[in-house]
Amino acid sequence: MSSPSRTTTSPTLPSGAVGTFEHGATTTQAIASARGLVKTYGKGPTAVHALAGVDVDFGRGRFTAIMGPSGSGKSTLMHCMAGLDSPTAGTVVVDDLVVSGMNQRQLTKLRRTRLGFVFQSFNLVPTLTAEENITLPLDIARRPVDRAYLAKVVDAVGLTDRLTHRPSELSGGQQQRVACARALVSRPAVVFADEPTGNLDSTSSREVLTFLRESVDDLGQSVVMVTHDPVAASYAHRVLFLADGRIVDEITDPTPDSVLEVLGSLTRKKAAA
Ligand SMILES: Nc1ncnc2c1ncn2[C@@H]1O[C@H](COP(=O)(O)OP(=O)(O)OP(=O)(O)O)[C@@H](O)[C@H]1O
Repeated sequence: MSSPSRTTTSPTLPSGAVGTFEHGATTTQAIASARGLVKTYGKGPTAVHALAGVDVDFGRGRFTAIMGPSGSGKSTLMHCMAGLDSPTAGTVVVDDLVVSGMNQRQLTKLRRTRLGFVFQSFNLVPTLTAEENITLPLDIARRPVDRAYLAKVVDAVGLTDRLTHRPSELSGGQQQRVACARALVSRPAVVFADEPTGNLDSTSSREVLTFLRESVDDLGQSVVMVTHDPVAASYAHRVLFLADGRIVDEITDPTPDSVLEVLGSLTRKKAAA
């Protein structure tokens, strides 16, 4: 087992700046950053501090996984980064745009034009074919389909001979690959994936994770993925660990064992607290 290599996020950048962080010998520009991110649900004694001051940079052209115990704030962090939820305090910058503070119309435009999403439930339209599902975001945004790029993405997800099938005629893994292709076909600045393999068997999970990793390595995509699964996290370049609404650790070039090691130490710390 290789020991995890650790890097440190840079919390000292001025609020609103897009950060850089060290990755091995190189410095990577961030595609998405947060500074002083706070999200509090409710008020007074029953308030829940889902994010308690997060400073983070997600690398451009990197695959980053977010892990942590249930309730540690993973989904809240992803939702605040992707403009699906508004932070109580702090700054979010995605693709050089300050997301925190955008109004609903601006957020909708941001999500449509710059972001891709993959969820645990595949969220395909049952009456549309695989190809129509894949091109739906472009059709809604009235943007032309780049047929050459569509063919490249469809080939990468291995769906070339399934394009005329409807979701009910596809396996769960194939449906999630359609969802991945749909997230990628508009060449978004970032793909946010929330438990993308949560409903899949191990073979289908492997296919989807391999594709997400290849989308980064071969197509230059940036991917941020929330997962509970150490094997899924090992497909990422970097894993961030959240506990009680804070980033408490991270590893680069993870293996399932190195991820489990950090998760185990977090659980032991929690039990001892
Ligand atoms: N809409 C909401 N209203 C009130 N509390 C919320 C809301 N959404 C999340 N929370 C609380 O915020 C905290 C963080 O939730 P979040 O869903 O981000 O955690 P998570 O790490 O993604 O959890 P899980 O792994 O179980 O999905 C939890 O204590 C949760 O109960």
